[in-house]
Amino acid sequence: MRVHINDPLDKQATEKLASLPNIQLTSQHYEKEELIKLMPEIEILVVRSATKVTADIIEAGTKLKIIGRAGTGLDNIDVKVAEAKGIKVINTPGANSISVAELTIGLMIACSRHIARGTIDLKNGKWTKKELEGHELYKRTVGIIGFGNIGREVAKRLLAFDMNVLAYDPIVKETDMNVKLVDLDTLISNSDYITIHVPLTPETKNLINKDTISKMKDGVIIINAARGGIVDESALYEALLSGKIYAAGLDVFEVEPPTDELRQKLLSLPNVVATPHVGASTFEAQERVGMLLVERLIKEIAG
Ligand SMILES: NC(=O)C1=CN([C@@H]2O[C@H](COP(=O)(O)OP(=O)(O)OC[C@H]3O[C@@H](n4cnc5c(N)ncnc54)[C@H](O)[C@@H]3O)[C@@H](O)[C@H]2O)C=CC1
Ligand SMILES: O=C(O)C(=O)COP(=O)(O)O
Repeated sequence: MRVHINDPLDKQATEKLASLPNIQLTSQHYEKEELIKLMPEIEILVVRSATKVTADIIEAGTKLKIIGRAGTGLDNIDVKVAEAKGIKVINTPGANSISVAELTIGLMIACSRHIARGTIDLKNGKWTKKELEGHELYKRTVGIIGFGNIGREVAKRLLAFDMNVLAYDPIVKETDMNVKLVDLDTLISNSDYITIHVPLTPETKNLINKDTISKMKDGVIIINAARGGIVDESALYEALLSGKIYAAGLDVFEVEPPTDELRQKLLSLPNVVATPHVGASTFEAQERVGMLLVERLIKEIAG
């Protein structure tokens, strides 16, 4: 069976996959045109978020049986086209939640306490202490949009900071945590911090836009470690510039890498703290994700 890994997969997981009987394994990143050429040979394709598994890539996979996503989000895979062709799509939800939750807390504190700007200023020989007064998280209100695996891990940690935690999720009707489940409007208008943990779908595209931002508290802090495209980054830029939004912590962008003009303008703002989609990039999460994916692939192969 021909297996191709197109994005970095944990070493131990790769070795386990390679050790299976009758597996011919390749591991290398190909850009779209090269990958399309290779697809007719591949039975199992393994990706993370960097490879966009579009309809034409799937169509080229005449022997393709399984697409393995070493991670959670499936927005980079045309799942409808795959399933219509009888190709299984397998992911590893939950296996990277703690890493994303921890990064989210990091971004919240970095935005509140100017950690990135302080670092840059010091490295440039500037002592900007007077400009860098920030905010406590203590007793302030955080709104979590999407109360699934990651949203709940975030809540658990923020409760330890004594924050008032609100959450909105259309499928969650009760919780045993000290979290108030509210509707989206209530969350938007009452939160000092808003953190997003929903998948990117047609329904969540531009969920945070000019209109929703106008209903937020002045000086709100926004964190997006879910997906670019859930926040309208043009509206976000304007609101960060005007001061309506105090700061934003971004791990994801509608365009990745964010090299286009809008993203570069956004990143140039002093009140933006950003990381290059590293929410799941810890040794622990990658090992968990990789091993879980391999376990699931083995089950599928065994039928
Ligand atoms: N930055 C990174 O590296 C990572 C980002 N992610 C992103 O985080 C997302 C969430 O991951 P999990 O918590 O594991 O998924 P999950 O499926 O456990 O939770 C997502 C929740 O969002 C809710 N939801 C869906 N539409 C909604 C809406 N319109 N409004 C409010 N809630 C809505 C769902 O009901 C569900 O409870 C992933 O889909 C992925 O895009 C996930 C892992 C790593
Ligand atoms: O699991 C997810 O949804 C992620 O966004 C992680 O992406 P990555 O596997 O690190 O490219």
